[in-house]
Order: sequence, then C-alpha cells, then structure tokens
Amino acid sequence: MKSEARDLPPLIGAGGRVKLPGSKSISNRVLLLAALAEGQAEITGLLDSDDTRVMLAALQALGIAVRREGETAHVQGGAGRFPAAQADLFMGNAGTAIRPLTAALALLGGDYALHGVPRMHERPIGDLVDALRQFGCEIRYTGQEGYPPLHIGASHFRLNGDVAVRGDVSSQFLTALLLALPLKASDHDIAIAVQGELISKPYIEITLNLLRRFGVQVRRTGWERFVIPAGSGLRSPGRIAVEGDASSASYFLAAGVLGQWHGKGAPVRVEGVGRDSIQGDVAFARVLEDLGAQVRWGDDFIETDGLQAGLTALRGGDIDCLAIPDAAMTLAMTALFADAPTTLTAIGSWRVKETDRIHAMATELTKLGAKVESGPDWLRVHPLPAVQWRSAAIATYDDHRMAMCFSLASFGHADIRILDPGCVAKTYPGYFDDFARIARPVPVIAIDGPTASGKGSIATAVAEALGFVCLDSGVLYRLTAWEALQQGVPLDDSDALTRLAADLPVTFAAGGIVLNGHVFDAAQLRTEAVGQAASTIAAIPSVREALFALQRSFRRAPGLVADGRDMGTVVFPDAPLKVFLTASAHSRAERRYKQLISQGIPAILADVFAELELRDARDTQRDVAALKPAPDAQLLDSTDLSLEQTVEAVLALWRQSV
Ligand SMILES: O=C(O)C1=C[C@@H](OP(=O)(O)O)[C@@H](O)[C@H](O)C1
Ligand SMILES: C=C(OP(=O)(O)O)C(=O)O
Repeated sequence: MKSEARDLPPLIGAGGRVKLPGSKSISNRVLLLAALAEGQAEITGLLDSDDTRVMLAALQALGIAVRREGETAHVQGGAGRFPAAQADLFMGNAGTAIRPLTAALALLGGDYALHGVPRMHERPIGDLVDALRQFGCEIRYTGQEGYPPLHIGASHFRLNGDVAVRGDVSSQFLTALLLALPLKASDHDIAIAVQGELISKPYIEITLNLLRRFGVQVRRTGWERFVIPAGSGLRSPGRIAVEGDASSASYFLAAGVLGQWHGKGAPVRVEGVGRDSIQGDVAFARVLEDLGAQVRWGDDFIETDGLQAGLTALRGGDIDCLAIPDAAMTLAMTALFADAPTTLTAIGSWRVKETDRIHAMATELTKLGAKVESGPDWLRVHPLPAVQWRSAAIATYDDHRMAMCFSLASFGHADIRILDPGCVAKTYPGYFDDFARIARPVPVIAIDGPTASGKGSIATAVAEALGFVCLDSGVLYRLTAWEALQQGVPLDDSDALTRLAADLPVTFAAGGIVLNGHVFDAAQLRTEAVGQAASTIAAIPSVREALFALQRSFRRAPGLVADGRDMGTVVFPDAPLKVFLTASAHSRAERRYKQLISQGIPAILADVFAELELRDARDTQRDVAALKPAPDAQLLDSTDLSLEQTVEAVLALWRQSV
C-alpha cells in the first residue's frame, strides 16, 4: 500500500547531528553469519527496517533462535545447519537477504521456496544460481528463468576445481558464495574465480572483514580469485557491533553542504561512521571533499560544513561511481547545485536495483526543470539555475533512495512533494523525521484573525521590517472571484472554479499583483460584488485545496509573512510563529468605518458594526476552514494598541521564537 505524500518545506539551511541507523549491509551479513556459526552472538546497533526484518523472519522460519530487543539481537547459532528442512521464505526486496540465503540454503539442501515483492522477481539472480549449480546444488526457477522466485532442493555437493561466478552484474553473488562456502570447506580449499570486472568492490571488503571476525580468513588474488581455506568454519565472536549506515549518511552529509546555499547553514554531523569505517560508501564524503565541500573526519563521525574557502558552488566533472553505487545517487542531487555538469559513470548496476535508477533519476530530475542526459551506464546532470526550478511531485518508484535523495531538492527553489515516502522503510524508517531535525525551513510568520483586525497592514509592516516576502491570502480568493466574474463562470460550478483557482495566472511583483502578465489594479478587488463572490467560493473545499500550492509557493528565502484565516491552522501548520490577531468588535468596526470614510465611501458606524458581527459569526461557524486560532498560536489583542505598537508586538514575538 502506498503511503501518504509528504510536502517538504523549502529550506534555508541545515545543521545538527544525526545518529545513523545501523548499516543494512553489515546487519544482514552478521545476522546470517551468526545464524550459521557455532555459538551465541550478541549483535548491537542492528538496523530495524524492512530489509533486516525479512532476514530475521527467514532465520526464525528456518528454526534459528533469535531474540531481538530494540537494536540488540541475540542469536543462537545453528552450527552449520538450519533446523527446519522446509520453509517458504518472503524476502521482500532485500538483495542482501535473498542472495546470501539462497547460497546457504542451496549448499545445505532442503525444500525451500524463496520469493519477494514483484520488483524482486525482476532483479537478476542467474549468475549466482549458475555458480551454485557447479557445486551440484538443485535450484529451480519457479517464475522467470534467471530471476526469483526460486525453489531449492537437495544438495549433492561436489567440488570440481574453481567455481566461476560473474562479478559484473552484482557483487552480492560473490558475497553470497563467500558467506556460505565456509559451511563446506572443512576438508578442502574452495576457490572462486570471478568472471568479468567485479563491481561494487568495497562490499566484498565488508564481506571479507566480517568473515574474519567469524574466524574465516579468505585468501585473494586481486579481485579475480578468492580461496576459502580448508578447515574454515564459522565461529561466533560473541559480541559484535554494527556501524551506522554509510549510504544513509550521504543525504545528511550533502545537506551539510547544500545548507550553506542560503547562508543559514551550520555543520551537519553524522554519528556512527568515521574514518575507520569498513563501509565503502564513506568514500562519498571524500568525493564531496574533492568537489569542494568542507569535511571533518572523526573516529565515529563525519561532518560537513558548506564549501571550502573561496568557492561559491560545488565543482562539476566526471565521477567514477563503480565503488559507491548507492551513495552515487546522492551525487546526482548535489550536481544540481554545482558550477558545471556532473557525469556519473560506471553506474550500470543502477538498472537492476530497486528500480531502474538511471531512468527514475533522469525522469524525476527533469520534473524539477533540470537538464539530464543518460546512457546505458552513465548519467549527466546539469546545474539548475535558481529561476529554472519547478515545483514537482516526485515519484519514488518504491525505491528508498529515490525518496531520500529527493528530500535534498528542498534546498532548491521550488516546492517538493515526495510521493509514497514510506518506501524509505526498506533501510531507514525514521528518515524523514531525522531529516526534519537537521533541516532549517524558510521561516513563516502566520497572522490570522477576524475581519478588520488590521492583519493586512500589520503583515505588510512586519514583512518590511524583516525583509520577508508578504502574502495576503485573501487576495487570492478575491482574484479567483474576479476572474470568475470576468469569465462568467457560475459561482455554483465548483469544478470550473477549482480549475480556475488551480491555474490562476498570478504572480506578485514589487509593484503589486500581476495577473495574466499585466499589473493589476487592486482597487478592482474591493467592490461589493467581488467581496460577495470571494466569500462564496472560499467556502468550496476544492477551491481552497487548489489555492494551497499557490499560497505555499510564496514561502521563499529569507522568509514569509502570510496573513489570512487559516495560515497557521492549514496552509503553514509548521510556521515557527503563529499570531492570532484580535480586537474587540467595537474597535474593529471603528477602524473599518474610518477606513471607509477616508476612502470617500459613505458609511454608518452602527451598520458597519452590525455587518461585522454577522461576518464574525459566519467565519467562526462555517464548516470549511472555520476561523480559529491554531493550538500553538500566540493571541494578540490589539484593541488598545496602535498599528505601530501591534507591529512591534509581533516583532518581539518573532525575536523570542528564533
Ligand atoms: O553487498 C551489499 O551489501 C550491497 C552491494 C551493492 O549491490 P551490487 O553489488 O549489486 O552493486 C549495493 O548496491 C547494495 O545496496 C548492498
Ligand atoms: C541496492 C540496494 O539494495 P539491495 O540490498 O536490495 O541490493 C540499495 O539499498 O540501494
């Protein structure tokens, strides 16, 4: 099921610390090794996400005793066998679960079915199956040849010289063999010959490193030949700690650089990986450094802090990504902010991951307005100038990294909606909460209040004092009404009115309102007819909905003051300051009366008062967007305050809130 879309506020900076969740690659390897080993293991810092859950559930289904308490798991190793000879195993979309488990189950033999989500059934596994068949393993494709689902039968293990495995589609095939073959190496060396150029080599280093901790010393000749020595057996090291996830770190490290774009950045530090990490994706931080980022390395942290002295943008250029296939996706995002095109090469494996990532990246970056070129195994992203950014709803293709990468687009100059953000659960269920903690959104001061409370003049004066953009949201309703009257759209045709509101060709320039490309005389909006029509259409939920995006598009650096009736409650619920401006009905009637008279419009105070009370009742009692203060709004009663005093009071609240 798809999760509800997430609108990201535009950002003026980033800063803070993130404790990274455990590494997916280490978590799943350690779980399997501990399950196959002799002895008990206590694993700390384990990742809790879809990918590790499918691994844990599979091990339990295979009869392994695993007890999990938060980030710690206790595993009672099966000493080279799985108690359950038969199982039906759901592997989700976890490459690090299905590939190594296939190897272990096939070498041990039994009656096992392995399957996953539909995309898993499109991700190749043929090279691994071909290698395992050389050992006499019985593996059958129960769907499409070369892909899961699989059925594993008896093992007729035999050794006949080096076993060959292809290394140029996924390194996980070699990892799978390396993790599982110690089960069969008690009497003889087992040698694996890699065919084709091995990709994603640092993941093999993770595998070899963890095997060492479980007592297996693999010998290798370059990246072509690996030997598991006779007498190898897996023994639990007892306690084993999982590092933070270096691929997950890449989004925050990029944020620590991009956050400086609007001058409001502070360092962003990720905790859980550092200079001694065993994960190849920490090289992402070195690539950022080469591109001009300021990076600091600690034993257990990495920190980025904008650009190196003298630079005004990241550099572009060609980047070979063979060693960092996952973090490379993050470079496609930082490339939007570079000073020259960035070409990512050696990323052919992107085509067979959670989605065709080259296609997905190119498609979604293009939605933002970027120029992107791509080939079978490369992607070129051109810098995106501020004025060319387009707001977009980003599709995520059930790919956690697409969702996490595009959160960085909120450093751009557009409104970003992430569709199905829940797909981050594959490796980082809490991602958007952590991202929100380091993100510094463009600030909004929301000023809501009843009619004639003076919110318009106060918002304008506050915006001027702070140098912020100002949005009078009421004008948008009146403009929609004015257009409807001009075009003769009936006021009860909510579909037509909604379309009109959604496509309202309006911009606000320094000189005032620009409608259909022409400066608009705001006096035309103050007529009785427009006022009545605006009140009618403002009660139509779909019209209000259609104007949301337009209202939100005013949120631009360095900040926004928005006045209206639902600014704090509906349109900008995350505004750091919400003011609900009131004044007694008498004083508001008096102000409105004086305003009318000064504009030469004849008026009677008693009538103005009566009309205002009626309007208050309508506004507070209506079903749609009833006027009410947000629970976290500051109430400001301006009955006894002058305009200047009220403005000063709002500014004082603002100073307290930042
Ligand atoms: O072994 C691993 O833990 C992984 C290897 C890489 O896959 P490929 O070898 O298929 O590139 C990487 O993309 C994946 O996220 C995790
Ligand atoms: C390719 C990835 O996952 P998997 O482990 O399923 O291959 C990834 O996490 O980017």
